[in-house]
Amino acid sequence: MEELIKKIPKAELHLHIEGTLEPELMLKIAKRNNIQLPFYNISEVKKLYDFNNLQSFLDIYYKSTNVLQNKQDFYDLTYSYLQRVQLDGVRHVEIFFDPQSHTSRGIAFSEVIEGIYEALVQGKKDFNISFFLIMSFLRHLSEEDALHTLEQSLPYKNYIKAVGLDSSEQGNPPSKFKNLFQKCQELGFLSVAHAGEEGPAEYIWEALNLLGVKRIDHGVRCVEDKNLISKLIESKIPLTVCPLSNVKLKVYENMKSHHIKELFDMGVRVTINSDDPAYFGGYILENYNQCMHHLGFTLDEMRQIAKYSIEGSFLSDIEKLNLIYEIDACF
Ligand SMILES: Nc1ncnc2[nH]cnc12
Ligand SMILES: [Zn+2]
Repeated sequence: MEELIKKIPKAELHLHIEGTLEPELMLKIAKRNNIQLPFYNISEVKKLYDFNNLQSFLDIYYKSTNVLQNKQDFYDLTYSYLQRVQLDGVRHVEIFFDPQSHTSRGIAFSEVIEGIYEALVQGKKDFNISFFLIMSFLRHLSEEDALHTLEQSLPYKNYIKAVGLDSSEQGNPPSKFKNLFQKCQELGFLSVAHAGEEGPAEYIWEALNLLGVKRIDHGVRCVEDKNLISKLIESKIPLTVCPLSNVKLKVYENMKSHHIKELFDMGVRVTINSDDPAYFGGYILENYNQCMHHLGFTLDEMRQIAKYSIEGSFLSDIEKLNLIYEIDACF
C-alpha cells in the first residue's frame, strides 16, 4: 500500500524550508561556519525535540536556524529537501521561507533568497519538481517590521509567488497584519496564513475576511465552528493540514484523535503536508502513511487528497490538469 501512495504525484503546500534542517546538516554547516553549538552529536540534538506546544518548538527552531549564514547554506538546505522528497512522489512544492529570522541576525536578504531560489531551479532540472516560493512574515513581530521586510523583498519580487503568516499564533491574530496583506495584494502577491493551529476558529475567519487568503495553513480548529466548516466547503478553500506536526506540538494527543478524516468526509478540501519534517518525525509520505494507518483513509481517498493538493496549489489550470491526469493514471 505504501508503495502505491508513494507513486501518487503530489504537491507539498505547507513546508518551512528552515524546518527541513536535519541535525546532520546542522552540525555540518555549524562546523564550516565555525559556530559552537551546545551539543556535539545527532542523538543529543534529537533529545531536544520533545515539545509541549508550538512555542517550545519555535524556541529551538529559531536557535537552530542561526547556523544558516550564507547563500551556500540556504542552497544546501533547499537542495537536500528536494533530493529527499523526490523519493516521496512530490512533483510540486510551495515553500515558506522566513526572511525575518535571518535578517534580524544580520544576514542579507539576498543571501537567503538567492540560495533558496537557485536550489529550487536546480531541483526542477534534477528531480522534475516545480516550485513556488512563499515569503512568510513572523506574526510575533510588528506589522511595521513585516512592512520593512516587504520593502527588502521587492528587488526579488519575481521570485516570490505569495506571502504567508507564521510563528506564535495565540495573541497575534491575522487582524494585526491587515494593512500589510492589503499592500501585498496591491503588489500582486497571492496570500495564505497559518490560522487555527493553536489559535481559535475566529482567527480563520479573520484570515479569510481581512487578509483575503487563498488557503488556510493548518486550520484544524475550524471543527469548533459549523458555519466556518460550511464556508470552507462552499468556497473550496483548502486547508494545508500537517498531521505529524499537530501530534508533536500537542494540538492532538495522537494520530487517532486527529480530525482530518472527519473534515475530509464532510467535504473540506484537506491536504497532507509535513510542516517542519526535520523536527516532527517524517516527510510528506510518512504523513500520508500515518493518516492511512491510523484514520482509515482508503487508497482512493488518498488519491483524492493528492488531487486537492494540486487543485489547491498556485499552478496554472493546464499544469493542474496535467498532474491530475497523472494522478488518475498512476495505478
Ligand atoms: N507549525 C508552525 N506554526 C507556526 N509557525 C511555524 N513556523 C514553523 N513551523 C510553524
Ligand atoms: Zn507551518
